[in-house]
Amino acid sequence: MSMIAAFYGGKSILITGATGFLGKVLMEKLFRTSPDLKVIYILVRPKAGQTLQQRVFQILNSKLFEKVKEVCPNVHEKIRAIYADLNQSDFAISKEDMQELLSCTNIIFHCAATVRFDDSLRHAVQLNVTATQQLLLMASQMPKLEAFIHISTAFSNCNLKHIDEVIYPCPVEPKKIIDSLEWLDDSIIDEITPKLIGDRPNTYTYTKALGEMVVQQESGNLNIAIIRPSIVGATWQEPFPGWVDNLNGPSGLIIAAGKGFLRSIKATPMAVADLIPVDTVVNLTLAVGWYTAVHRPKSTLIYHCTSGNLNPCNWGKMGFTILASFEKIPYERAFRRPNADFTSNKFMIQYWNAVSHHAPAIIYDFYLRLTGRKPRMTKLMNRLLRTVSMLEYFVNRSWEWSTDNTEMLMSELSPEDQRVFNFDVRQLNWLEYIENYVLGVKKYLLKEDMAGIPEARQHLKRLRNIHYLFNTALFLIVWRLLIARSQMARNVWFFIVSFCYKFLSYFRASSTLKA
Ligand SMILES: CCCCCCCCCCCCCCCCCCCCCCCCCCCCCC(=O)SCCNC(=O)CCNC(=O)[C@H](O)C(C)(C)COP(=O)(O)OP(=O)(O)OC[C@H]1O[C@@H](n2cnc3c(N)ncnc32)[C@H](O)[C@@H]1OP(=O)(O)O
Ligand SMILES: NC(=O)C1=CN([C@@H]2O[C@H](COP(=O)(O)OP(=O)(O)OC[C@H]3O[C@@H](n4cnc5c(N)ncnc54)[C@H](OP(=O)(O)O)[C@@H]3O)[C@@H](O)[C@H]2O)C=CC1
Repeated sequence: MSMIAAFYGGKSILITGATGFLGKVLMEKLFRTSPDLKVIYILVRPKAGQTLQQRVFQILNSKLFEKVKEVCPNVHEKIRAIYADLNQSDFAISKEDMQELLSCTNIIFHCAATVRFDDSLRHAVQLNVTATQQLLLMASQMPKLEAFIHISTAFSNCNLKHIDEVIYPCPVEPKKIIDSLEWLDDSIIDEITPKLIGDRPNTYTYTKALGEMVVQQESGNLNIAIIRPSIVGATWQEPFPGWVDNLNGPSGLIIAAGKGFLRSIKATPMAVADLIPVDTVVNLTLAVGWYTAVHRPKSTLIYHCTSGNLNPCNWGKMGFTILASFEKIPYERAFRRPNADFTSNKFMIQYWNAVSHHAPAIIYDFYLRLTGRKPRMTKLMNRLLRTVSMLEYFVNRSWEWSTDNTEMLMSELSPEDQRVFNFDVRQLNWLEYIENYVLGVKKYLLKEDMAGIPEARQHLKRLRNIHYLFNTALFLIVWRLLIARSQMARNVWFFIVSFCYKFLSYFRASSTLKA
């Protein structure tokens, strides 16, 4: 019997960010392994014209929750969606709901965050810092609370090369930032943002670091732990391999590469690609929840959920494997054949951007115009390149994260728990994982039918022929122009032609002699 699964039995669990990528997988695993849990409270806001109930209904009826329904048929009754907006004071939770949360909650998993790299400092602080502060205040009023698990990111200290499982202070106190954002004008905030974030690449990593400081400062008597995952990717094993439902991290770039839009990227092939499957993060999170509540460590423990030091894979290998997977699992209606270059040279990247991205987009838009349609490729390409430029920071550096606490926790688990809540990334086979990832992107993100694979392959063959034809035509045109204008080009051309002629004559003569 799994001790961790038994621990969550009968518990009332509060999850923020349950509608997000990580939150959904966390809920799924909780219901599947501890179907006798009492209730999961989720803080949800209406979104995209959907009510809370519609959002929950959609999640529970998705492919991800198919197995849950078998082991926990009354899952609908065990999930309690509470209207909440983490940007509002008291999260805009009604008095009755707040009362219920305060009196019943046993465990909190705080996953909600803005993960956008381009968010304004004001919004990122509001969600990643102030909301965390408010949630801690709520937690301090919960008499039955056993553990508060805060999800941060391994990149909260990406300004350092070696990162230990400790909280590093930021130069400006989070409270001072929160206070000053209240009265500062947006334009002034935009001006001071680069100075505040310093050598971090974006407001996301900076505000996640501030969030950790807030957790440390406001922990009081609470039992708290912080989990720092690196780049969270599709599921490795559970509930099935390759599940992914958003474009964050590599997923969007895998689509862009598979559809032939993205053909070069400024990346360092030898830099470590610290990807971590989402189910691994969830398993560690649940194990940490159990350990923090049962063993009550004296201080706030931080757990790095990374792959680099135990089972490293670099961007070169990852890119190469992704590319090889497209041979087996082609995506439908590709713009060009997937093929790409990793380069760390800034002149080469400019060249490849011009040749592989801008030129085909301009040519395609010209074709759309000619055929009376609205040009759109240049705009799309510019947006893609903007996205790529924001991710470049992370594919051109390597970090070392120590994982002592994570390894300590692994050794504390029973063999059964090590199996059911496996977070040992040493067992991960990258080739298999990446292939499943590429397949998962096709099935769950692009929602493409596997029956369309032969047609997708045919389409890629046609694109290859067009590519050869285009290149040959281009070569002949350039060469013709050169011959017309340059004596040297003409000389070279006559030399090549006479060489070929002699070569052929020699072979014809020798084969006649043999006969
Ligand atoms: C030895 C040598 C061997 C060489 C071998 C050569 C072979 C080479 C083969 C190469 C193949 C190429 C494979 C490519 C893949 C491999 C490389 C992968 C690199 C992955 C890098 C990931 C790094 C992530 C680092 C994360 C670190 C921190 C982790 C965290 O803690 S948080 C989670 C991460 N957060 C995010 O990822 C959020 C990022 N997104 C944003 O901030 C925003 O979305 C935005 C990018 C700023 C865009 O904002 P917009 O306002 O423009 O609008 P919107 O958000 O609505 O999106 C606009 C359109 O862009 C699409 N889109 C969104 N995100 C992505 C994405 N990640 N990738 C691609 N596209 C994305 C979105 O769908 C919109 O599209 P539209 O609707 O059509 O306009
Ligand atoms: N994805 C990754 O690569 C990594 C993620 N992390 C961390 O993991 C955690 C989860 O990330 P992930 O699941 O990927 O992110 P998602 O963007 O998928 O999910 C974010 C969640 O936060 C919720 N949320 C955002 N704003 C509000 C708001 N104002 N009120 C209520 N809820 C809100 C979202 O709700 P809604 O659906 O309504 O928008 C959603 O449920 C975050 O803390 C992130 O920093 C750490 C490392 C890597």
